[in-house]
Amino acid sequence: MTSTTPAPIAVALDAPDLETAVAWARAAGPHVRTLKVGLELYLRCGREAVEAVRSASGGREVFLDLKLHDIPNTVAGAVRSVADLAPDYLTVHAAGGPAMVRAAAEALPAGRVTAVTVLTSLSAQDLDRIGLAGPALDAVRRLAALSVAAGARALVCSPQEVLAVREEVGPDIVLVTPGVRPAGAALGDQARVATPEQALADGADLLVIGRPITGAADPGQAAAGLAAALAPGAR
Ligand SMILES: O=C(O)c1cc(=O)[nH]c(=O)n1[C@@H]1O[C@H](COP(=O)(O)O)[C@@H](O)[C@H]1O
Repeated sequence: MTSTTPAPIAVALDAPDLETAVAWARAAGPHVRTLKVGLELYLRCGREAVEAVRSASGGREVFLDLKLHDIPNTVAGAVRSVADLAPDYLTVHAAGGPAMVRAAAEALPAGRVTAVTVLTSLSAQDLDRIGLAGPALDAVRRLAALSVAAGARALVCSPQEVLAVREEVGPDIVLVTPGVRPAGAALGDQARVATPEQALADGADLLVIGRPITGAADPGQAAAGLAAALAPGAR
């Protein structure tokens, strides 16, 4: 089954080796818009991973998820180090502050610096413990507004906050939601979650989905099934 229009899904290729990641990218590529290279793969395989995944997926968008978080000068240098890989998305932690987000955005004029607001693995209780008291939504909205003002062109938030973030930042910012689980799927370490259908209905532009696809016996079929369920006529 090949989807004609790729679904607004970024498959998280959290693989232990390049061979596995490339096999997942090849299988899922026809059905999804984006492939995500994260810390596990990048730290093991480096720049080669980006090129290999891009080519195995038939030239799909690449989301480089390095979640940079350091002083502005260091982050700017890190972004310059990967800018020639031309990632469509590159993540930084919004909590690094507006000057850091701005430094990243200036170093990647052609790509979307994507600010991660509050990790989807954090529950209200976790946030309380680390001193971010109050509902996650308050911190997410604040970090979203600051990041966009500093030049971020995309934001990561949980699907539970996407409606409010859209109200906060308007239609032009790409809203990316991990923490997406089909009904009945295992949550694993995710805390603030919703189904793919709900995330899209609430205004997400791109759903990050890893284990529900890559942990399936047939990742290509799992990606095709999710893409079919999200096709405009199916919802
Ligand atoms: O930036 C991200 O992509 C990200 C942010 C966040 O708050 N939560 C989150 O889960 N992610 C990433 O999204 C992916 C989720 O994978 P699964 O939980 O397997 O679907 C992982 O690669 C995470 O690194």
